[in-house]
Amino acid sequence: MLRFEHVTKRYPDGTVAVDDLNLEVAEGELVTLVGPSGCGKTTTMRMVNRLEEPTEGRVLFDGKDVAEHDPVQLRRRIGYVIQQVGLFPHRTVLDNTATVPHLLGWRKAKARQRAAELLDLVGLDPAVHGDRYPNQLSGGQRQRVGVARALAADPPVLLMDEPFGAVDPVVRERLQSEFLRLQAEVRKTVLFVTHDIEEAVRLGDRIAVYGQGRIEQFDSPAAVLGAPANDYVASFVGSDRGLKRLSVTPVEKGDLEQPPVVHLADPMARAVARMRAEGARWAVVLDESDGLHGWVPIPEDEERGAADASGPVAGHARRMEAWLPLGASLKKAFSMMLQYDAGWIAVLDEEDRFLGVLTPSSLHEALRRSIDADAQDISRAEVELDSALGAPARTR
Ligand SMILES: Nc1ncnc2c1ncn2[C@@H]1O[C@H](COP(=O)(O)OP(=O)(O)OP(=O)(O)O)[C@@H](O)[C@H]1O
Repeated sequence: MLRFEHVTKRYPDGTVAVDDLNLEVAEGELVTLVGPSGCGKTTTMRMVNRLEEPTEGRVLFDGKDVAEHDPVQLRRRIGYVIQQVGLFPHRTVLDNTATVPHLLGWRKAKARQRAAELLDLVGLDPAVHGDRYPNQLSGGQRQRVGVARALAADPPVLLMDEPFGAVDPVVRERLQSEFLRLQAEVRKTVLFVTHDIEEAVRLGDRIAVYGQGRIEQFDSPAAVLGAPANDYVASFVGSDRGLKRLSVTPVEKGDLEQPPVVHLADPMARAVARMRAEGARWAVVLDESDGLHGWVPIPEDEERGAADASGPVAGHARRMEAWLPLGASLKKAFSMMLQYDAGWIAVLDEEDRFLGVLTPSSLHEALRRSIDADAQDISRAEVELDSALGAPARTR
């Protein structure tokens, strides 16, 4: 969808902001450009919508050189979100959002309806916020309007330049999650600039790590964290990249442990016998529709024969409300364990059925699994390269 071919940008004062850049963004892909200040990220992005022109090379949009597109037409097909948002202060939120549809000559009612739908999509109630002015919104709300406005004419491509840079970390994380949800729905081709590696890793399908005007590594978040291409990338992603990796590794079925499972209505004595038989000190408790209720321990004095194991499990069970959907990140699992001071977290499928539990040791194994899988990918790539070059394939 977007393709940079040997693109160089030299500003009139001689600064080489982008140096022989090659980069391709597939349709529906979200690529993050990450790197230190001044490394050429913004310049890269501005060459897509022709706010800058390359000195050498070309940028293709849908197979055609952007230089051959009329800039105004081009910008209507490319949504642009920037940190300063740039909302018109004297126009309402609804009118701001409808800017591009207005420019495109849509009927007023249709443009406003579209704007209202988009505000809704980015989590703002048009009935509450639509008639407000930008200065009556919080920073996070303004950023949401910026995103809604960029999406208003349904452009296939979105350019986002540090769109969540100006808000505090908590709001920022919320905006990122909302944006991921939105992107799953609208599947735009997105080029997203950030200087924050955490943000790049969290949002990107692929990450381009910039050095000075050049890409040092272009790969999946897991590969950038697991196998940095060189010392520069390794130091940029940081020595805590093992920790960052937690945020890009999903919980899979094979990671889960299977404690005994009992139901609220089961007799407690039978539940205790089950736990004993399985050598467990506690069991997961499900309700009548197999939803998670909580857990039940072996009664404390049971081993001495004095404890009460009468009646149904319901009379002994404790609530456990922390759970995760399958596919959530290991980071989320870890932070939930800390938040609830829990030794395990239940994992549920899309229909909220109990699948198993994640414990600190299964979490550790899951992390190892992902690192090993990458190591194998890398050696496989080496083997393929060797055979392509005619060298005998390595045996391991
Ligand atoms: N109009 C210009 N004239 C001359 N030099 C420029 C111009 N715009 C940018 N530069 C320089 O080009 C280099 C790349 O700038 P660019 O804004 O693309 O970097 P960036 O990675 O987006 O940085 P930041 O994260 O700080 O926004 C910098 O050295 C900058 O000073």
